[in-house]
Amino acid sequence: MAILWNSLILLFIVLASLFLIRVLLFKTGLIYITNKWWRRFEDCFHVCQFFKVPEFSDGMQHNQLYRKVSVYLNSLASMEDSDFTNLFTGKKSNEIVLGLDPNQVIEDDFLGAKVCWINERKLNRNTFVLKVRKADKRRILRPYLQHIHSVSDELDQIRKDLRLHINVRDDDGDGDDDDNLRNGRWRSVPFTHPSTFETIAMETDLKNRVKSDLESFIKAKQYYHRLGRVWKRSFLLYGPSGTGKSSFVAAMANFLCYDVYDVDLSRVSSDSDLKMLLLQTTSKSVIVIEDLDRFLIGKSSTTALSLSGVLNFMDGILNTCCFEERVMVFTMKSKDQIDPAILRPGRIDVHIHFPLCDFSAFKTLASSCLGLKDHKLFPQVEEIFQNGASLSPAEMSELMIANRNSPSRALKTVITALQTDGDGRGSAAGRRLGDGGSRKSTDEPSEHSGVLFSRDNTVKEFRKLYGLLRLKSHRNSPSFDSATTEHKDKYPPSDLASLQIDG
Ligand SMILES: Nc1ncnc2c1ncn2[C@@H]1O[C@H](COP(=O)(O)OP(=O)(O)OP(=O)(O)O)[C@@H](O)[C@H]1O
Ligand SMILES: [Mg+2]
Repeated sequence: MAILWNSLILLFIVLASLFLIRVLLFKTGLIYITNKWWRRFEDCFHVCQFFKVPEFSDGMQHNQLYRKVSVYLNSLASMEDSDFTNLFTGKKSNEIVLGLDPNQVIEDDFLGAKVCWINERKLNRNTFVLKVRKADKRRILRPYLQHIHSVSDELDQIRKDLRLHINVRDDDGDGDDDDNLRNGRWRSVPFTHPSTFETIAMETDLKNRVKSDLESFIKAKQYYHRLGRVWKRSFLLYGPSGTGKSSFVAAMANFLCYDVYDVDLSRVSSDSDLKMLLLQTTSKSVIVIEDLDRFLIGKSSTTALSLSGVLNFMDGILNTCCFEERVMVFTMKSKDQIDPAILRPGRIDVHIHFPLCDFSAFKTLASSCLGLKDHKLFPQVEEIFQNGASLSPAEMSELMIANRNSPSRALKTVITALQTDGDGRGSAAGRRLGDGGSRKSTDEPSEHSGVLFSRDNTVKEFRKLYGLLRLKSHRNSPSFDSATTEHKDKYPPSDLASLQIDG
């Protein structure tokens, strides 16, 4: 009995001691020193091999691999765990990046093998030295270097400043010879559109499907290659004005960290001109043609650009660098009058409908614009929606933003607008095709949500951009009410999630 008792006490003492050692090691950080010593001890039994990555070649040219290794190492979690690390501000003012100190050593794990990097600095020359165990070298060296390549490329892509490229006419000589801004027929400006998938009122499931579609597309290089297909994905965004199509394009570009090439067909003189524009786009870009229906339906004498020129462009077959990914996006008010051949799978892979607001979109906007999750007026709004009234998200969000200091007033304004302007709006959307005469002349001052806009061009552009012209004009437009039922049947609010992925 005494022996059993003594053994139990001994076991308890051993367990308590182990527990205390563990607490001591982790709480004081001694675990790191222990690991370091253990690793040195292990290294005594291994032959290691060293690979140098110098910053400059013998001809004093920059070694690209050095930069990639630097980007890769600075992103490692073990950088944060190292004894000391340099901190720098990044490109953005609130960004802080980590940087290795001279002669600092950093560890990394790859495929179960441990490797070390030493940031060697001798005679003012920087070199990264990779230390790999000989036993692991054959197995991991090549895949590890490839891994560094792809991770640093990804990081570069994420961190790069996006640009918006706009095509100009051949004869648009603006005397601007800055190569950063000019690329053949394209001119570019920084792309800083704040829209993201999170800021767009749309069914969450639909957003997630688009996101995963884009994600699987950008990872599918080998797949497209094997199929002998151009590595591109084409989206058609269609729906009435002010429903978020352009914002969605910006959200896609921000999500992918891709530049945007906005093709203005009215500035394209011929098929070969369009061909040239496509050839001058870079990989990892979103190529957009807005209001394609306007071109296809109204195509006449204004340009020598032919339908087959546009179809070839959509097919991307003219693209010499077709193994580089491109996302193409076309927007339309409606695809009713469009030849199905233009929309066939392969030419357009994903169709996304952008409807007018339904109650669910209203609630998303109320939450983002007014911070309202629920309100006593919500049932009333819901009832109005059930009676078929609707407004575009642009109109709805503008009313909310203008009254954001008083959520109740904002909701009352929305209710009034729905009752007076939104009756049957869901069905009337088709009338806006081609932006016919329903808009009020912009030569008079227009009032919207209590805000008085002046006449100058900047404001006109702003209002055009934000779809603000319609609210007032529809109030005054008798022609707007006609031919409504047909469209209502075609685009019921529940059609929000009509994502169709072909091919
Ligand atoms: N679904 C939405 N969610 C959040 N905001 C939206 C939505 N739709 C439109 N908006 C807001 O309305 C404004 C106009 O949207 P946008 O320009 O994207 O519409 P559009 O469909 O491209 O219109 P148009 O066909 O006239 O070009 C933007 O400020 C945008 O933020
Ligand atoms: Mg638009």
